[in-house]
Amino acid sequence: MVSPLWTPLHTRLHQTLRQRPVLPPQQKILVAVSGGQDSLCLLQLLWDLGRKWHWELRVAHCDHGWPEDQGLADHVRDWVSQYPLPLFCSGAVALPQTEAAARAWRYQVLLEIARGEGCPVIVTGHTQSDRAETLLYHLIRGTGTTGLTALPWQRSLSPEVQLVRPLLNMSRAETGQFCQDHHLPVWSDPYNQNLQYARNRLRQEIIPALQTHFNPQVETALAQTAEILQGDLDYLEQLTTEACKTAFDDQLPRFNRLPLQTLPLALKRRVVRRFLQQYLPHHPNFEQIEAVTQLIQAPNRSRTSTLTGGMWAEVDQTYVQLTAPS
Ligand SMILES: Nc1ncnc2c1ncn2[C@@H]1O[C@H](COP(=O)(O)OP(=O)(O)OP(=O)(O)O)[C@@H](O)[C@H]1O
Repeated sequence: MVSPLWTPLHTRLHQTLRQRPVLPPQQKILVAVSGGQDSLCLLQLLWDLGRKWHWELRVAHCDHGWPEDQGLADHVRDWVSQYPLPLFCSGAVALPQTEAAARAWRYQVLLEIARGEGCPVIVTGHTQSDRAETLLYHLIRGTGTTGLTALPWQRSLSPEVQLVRPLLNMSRAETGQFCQDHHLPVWSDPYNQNLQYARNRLRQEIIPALQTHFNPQVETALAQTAEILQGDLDYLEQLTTEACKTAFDDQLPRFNRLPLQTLPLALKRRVVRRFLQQYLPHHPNFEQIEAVTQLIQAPNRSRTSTLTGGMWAEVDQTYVQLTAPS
């Protein structure tokens, strides 16, 4: 199974992992393999690089049980059995009804396998192309900075398990070419052709149009934007955490507005968003955050209109407090 070819993608991944220590040597790693080109490429690259990094690899495949996936689990099992690696195949008991339900189930299953195997890391085959599409999708739908960061290299799935995406600086075209060159048996998913799904339309029509008419490197440009925004966001989140520590009250649904008054608007909004996230039953929207942010500088006794469930926010001297109907 050791690939006879050492390609530029091997070198790129090796260098990436030296710069970003997300997969240290000897690490136990659970590789999530869907059967598509990105995760087959990921598995082969990790297997080949494993000679240098000495990882302990395990493979997981989640079988949604959807009719259009018939034969996929066997296909993955046949292929992966050629690597001397443990493979875990999990089948859904109840068919997930939506993509979002399928994703939630998948991550739950992957997390359980990782915990059972003592793997602190799960890796997926998300690429630069996925990152570009996610950024564009969020931009079109409207989002704050958090939505624009789109698919970070690493995020926590639980306190003990990290999700790592090592292929974020490779395009789908590159993983496709790699699979061809290495004769990897890519499963072609009919779902990917269905233009009813916004994601597929972006991938099949919008990105190619942007490449043709605006920028042939649009995927790289968008993915780099996401990368820059991620750095900015990490910094803002750190400042927000510090501001929340000085302003929030441990006991009561209120915050001290005095230390916030001299902060830039971007931080005021973030502090207010975190505050409302603690107390509102759903994610606060733009208008709610703006209304409460204005109270930071407003005269005493100013108040918002009803935020949700009869709840409002009001200025009480140095505090902004949330009040619920009794
Ligand atoms: N059925 C599966 N079994 C195991 N891993 C999977 C499965 N489906 C997807 N993955 C993993 O997730 C990666 C991304 O797949 P895909 O783009 O189809 O999912 P997605 O739902 O868009 O992901 P996300 O919600 O995390 O952005 C794959 O490269 C693979 O590593």
